[in-house]
Order: sequence, then structure tokens, then C-alpha cells
Amino acid sequence: MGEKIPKETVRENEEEEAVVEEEEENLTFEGLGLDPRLIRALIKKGIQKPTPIQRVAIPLIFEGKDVVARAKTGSGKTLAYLLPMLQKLFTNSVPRKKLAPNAFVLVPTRELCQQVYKELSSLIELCRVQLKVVQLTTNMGPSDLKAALAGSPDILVTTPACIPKCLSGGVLQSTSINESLETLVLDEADLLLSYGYENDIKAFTAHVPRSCQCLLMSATSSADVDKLKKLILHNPFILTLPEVGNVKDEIIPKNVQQFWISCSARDKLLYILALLKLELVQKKVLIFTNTIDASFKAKLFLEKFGIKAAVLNAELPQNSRLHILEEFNAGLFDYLIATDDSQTKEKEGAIKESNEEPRKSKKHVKQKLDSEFGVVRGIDFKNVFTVINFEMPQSAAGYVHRIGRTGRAYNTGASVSLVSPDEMETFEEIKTFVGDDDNKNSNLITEFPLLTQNAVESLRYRAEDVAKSVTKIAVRESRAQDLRNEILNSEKLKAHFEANPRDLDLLKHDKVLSKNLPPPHLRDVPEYLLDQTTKEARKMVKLSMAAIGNSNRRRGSKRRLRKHKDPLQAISAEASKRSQRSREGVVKKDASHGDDGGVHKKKKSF
Ligand SMILES: Nc1ncnc2c1ncn2[C@@H]1O[C@H](COP(=O)(O)OP(=O)(O)OP(=O)(O)O)[C@@H](O)[C@H]1O
Repeated sequence: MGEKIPKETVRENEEEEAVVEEEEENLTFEGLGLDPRLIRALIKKGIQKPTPIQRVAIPLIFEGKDVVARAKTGSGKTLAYLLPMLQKLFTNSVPRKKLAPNAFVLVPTRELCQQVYKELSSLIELCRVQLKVVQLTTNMGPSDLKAALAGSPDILVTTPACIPKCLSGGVLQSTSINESLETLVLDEADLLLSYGYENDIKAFTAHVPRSCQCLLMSATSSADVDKLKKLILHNPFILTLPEVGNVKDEIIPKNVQQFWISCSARDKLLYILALLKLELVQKKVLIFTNTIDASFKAKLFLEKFGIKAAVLNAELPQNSRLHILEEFNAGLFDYLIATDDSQTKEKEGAIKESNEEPRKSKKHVKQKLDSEFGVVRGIDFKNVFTVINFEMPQSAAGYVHRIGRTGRAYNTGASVSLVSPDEMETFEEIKTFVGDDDNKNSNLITEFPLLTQNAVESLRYRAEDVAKSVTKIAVRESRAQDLRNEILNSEKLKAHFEANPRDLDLLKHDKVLSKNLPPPHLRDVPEYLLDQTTKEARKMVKLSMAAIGNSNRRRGSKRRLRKHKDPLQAISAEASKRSQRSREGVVKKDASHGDDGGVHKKKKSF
């Protein structure tokens, strides 16, 4: 590890810049000076060699420098700061003052909070070191905050809005922070200000000691990042990657194949049906809509054809959202329809969480969206191969962040955008933005080659018939029903999930919402409907999926998870006469139950 440069020296220096050189590609984690315990933990996670941003950031952070790391989405920025931060904490020879956590990680959303917390917890567990990490969110009451901060945690992961709450509630003292804080990380820095945290961050900087090492991680360089840089860092080391020449190169994921399909807005359901039902895209699939209603419409429509998908949006309770993400990441279902309203949020700016008490009435919940929810930025969806833009985002930046949910780190992926005539103008802007500046004729977003007009037309009659049955009222009812279920289940199972975080399969989020089960003739596409080209395309997609081991991974995780016990049964059993079994806490799920039938029936007991 390099010698620690005194903070004062670093801050008086001119800003320095580093570029990752190609010849450094062979650098290993050992070569970066990473502790063997961390290297072993990474190997257990399947991570062998550092990504470019990790190759440069880790040594600089070891040197004690303030760092601004700008690297494209999915490039491994999280580990770039977590690894040296952890090593700094568990190899520190000087006893640390523990009046307050020694490291603060500030992120813009609760989902990110949970993600970073989990990553840290698993690294700590795998390294078998005595470090304690806590996450705080603004929906925690004073007693929860106090309980979480008891026992001298070493690392605090939170959103900036939570810090003033802790300070004013007396659970954190500014003098303690000033004496103990050694590392401050602002992750997804370009979002922190647009989420309305400027005042919270400004107020917090007053308590940050000058000796504290500050790290600022961001996917883009924006005016907001500059503002934060000036606010908190002094003469930091600015990290850039070799291909960085302008903003767009910084953020466009290179290993995502981008496709588009032209279709009318009305035909979008038909086209998504064709893509999924004819298996022309590789799983797992993340589908983006711009509104919650559109996501329910797509879900209801698809489930009539036997395609089960979960929805994810800002209206759902936080427990449910986190659980949906975990299930999807664990491979419990293949299709997730996420509502991305991030651009509205960014445009409106400063929609800050109101520090209200947890929601109480269903009516209230129904209308309130969580402004700390962010589904596009920073969320690490695992093993998503295909991103589908069911509706186009409103800007090129939104597009890039959506497609960046696939092709993470060293993986590859694909995106398919369904573009209607009224979205064409935005799409042209996106094409120009992602296009190659040096070669004006090149077009990085190409027409999706695997879907023939014949194949689409073979499904049209069925699709239009079913689409008519998915009325506005049906959408509204399903949305309300889903929300009610999620609130009830989320509250009831909160304690259970805290104690049994691996019991993911007991509450399936891709359950069918329609009152009537899909008729069998819609579930199966008769072979005679498929033309030769579609049959071949389907075969090709299956072969590629097998090649990347996608299907094996999914089956494996399902089998593993089914072994766990089912507290849903236990809860319903408590009320029933099967007291003997309920006293044991949990009841094994009947192995003969299918994904749907068994779990579904049990949930009705709620
Ligand atoms: N050295 C590595 N080798 C392989 N995979 C890695 C490596 N480092 C990180 N990853 C994985 O890559 C994925 C993306 O990493 P991460 O979420 O840190 O990206 P990011 O740069 O923060 O992206 P975003 O800007 O979208 O937040 C994660 O699943 C992570 O576990």
C-alpha cells in the first residue's frame, strides 16, 4: 500500500488527473496492494481482476487522496471505493476514535442504500473481520435510529436527508462526527443534488473534519458534480478512463447491443408479446415504462398469455421494492416491469423526501410516491441480459442509464426500444447522442433483426382481443389490489425477512393479478403459427442463452431457494387449528406445488 499523504499536502496541490493506461490491464488485486482477506472474498464472489476504474482508484485511495471518480455506468465504481475503505478500516494501526461511525457513505436513494449496505455486509462477512455497518433511512423513527447507531458502528450508509434528522434527534453529535469521521463517500454524486439534498449536504460539510478523506463517485461529469466537488473536496485527484473525451463516451456502455423496432403506440403490447412469447430476446428481461399504469397494463396483458412479470415502482412500500429487487437478482422470475420516472424527478429537481412518519392509511399510500426511489440510476440488477424500452425515456441520458442496467462490468447485454411515431423525435436525438461522432453514417442503434412481420401478424388477432380486455378499470383495480397486497405482506413479513434474508421465494412478486386464469390456447403458441425465420431466431437465442449459462443459473437458484421454509404458511397456521405445527414457527412448503398454485393459495390467507 502506498504511503499516506497528509491531507493538508494533498489539498494544497493543484488538481491532478489520472488516465488508466492500457498496459495496466494485467494489474491484479494483489498488485494493487489489496489485503488477502478482501482478495479471497472477491474470489468467492466470482470477481477475479479489477476493472479499469478500480485499477486507478484503489491505489489513490490507499494513498489517502481525495478522489473524484467518473466512470461509466456498470464499471465497478462501488467496489472501487468500498475495497480500500474497508481495508483502511481493518488494517488501521492507530486506534480509531469511535464516537461516531468512521466512514459515511451517502447515496441518493434507499434502494442504493440497501445495495451498498448488502455489498459491505457480505464483504465483511466473507473477510471475517470485526466491523459493523448500519444503514439509516429517513422513514426510521428516533428509537430505530438510536438502536441502529448503538454498538459503535464503523460504517454508516444513508441518504443525506437522514443526517440532519439524526443530529436534531441527538442520536449523532456533530462533535463526535468531527472527531471520528475518516472517510466520506458521495456515491452517484451527480444525482445527489438533483434529488434535492443540496442543503443537507451543505449543512453536513460543516461537521466534516479537514483530515477526512472524501471520495466522489459519478457516472457523468455535470455541473452538479462540480458543485459538490467544490463544496466538499479540495484539490482532489480527478480520475478518468482512456476513452473519455466527452460526456457521452464516459457513460455509454460499450458492451450492450442496441436495437429498435418501429411500431405504433397501440401495437406496443403486440410487439412485446411477440418478443417474449416467441422467445426472441434473452432472459432476464427488464422492461421500462414511463408510468405505473402502463406497467400494470403490460403485466395484465402478458399474464393472459402465461408470461408472469413483476412490477417495480415508487408507489410500493420500501420492503416490497427491496424484496422485488432481491428476488429478481436471485433469478426467481425472469421479467420485471419497472416504472422509470427519474427524468421527471430530475427535471423537476429538488423533490425531497418530506421526513414524514411512515405512511399510515392505504389511501395516503396510494397517492404518495417515494421521492427517494430510483430504479434506473445505480441499481445493480444482476444478470439482466435484455432491457426493453416499452416506452421511450424523455432524454438521451435517461436512455443511456436504462440500457446501462445490462452489460454490467465484464458482461454483455442487449436493449430493444419500441419506438412509436410520437417518440421518433426523442429517438432521433438519442441516436445522434449515442452515434459515433467520427463516422456520421454509423448507427449504433440498429433495427431488431429477429422479429419478422409475419411473426407479429400471427399474434395480432389474439393480442388485440386480449388488449381490449385490459381496460383502464382493470388496470386501476389491479394496481390498487397489488398495492394492498404488498402493504399487508410487506408489514407482516418484515420481521421474518430481517431474520431470514434468504427466504426469497415465499412471497412471489410476479403473481397473476387477473381474476381469470389465462386460457390454455393463449398460453401456448402453436408451432404452425411460426414461420421458419422465427423458428431459427428462437433457436439461436436459446443457444446463446445456454452458452452464457443463463438457464442453469436460474434453475439452480430456484432449487436452492425452495428448500427454505415458508413463514406465510406459519402465519396463516397460527390462526388455524394446526397449532402444533405453528408452534414450531414455520411449515415446510409442499414440494408438489407449482410456482403459482401453491404459493398463490397460501397468500389468500392474508
Ligand atoms: N472487478 C470486477 N470484475 C467483475 N465484476 C465486477 C467487478 N467489479 C464490480 N463488478 C460487478 O459489476 C457490477 C456493476 O458494478 P457497480 O454497481 O459498482 O457499477 P457502477 O459503476 O457503480 O454502476 P452505476 O453507475 O450504474 O452505479 C456489479 O454487479 C459488481 O458486482
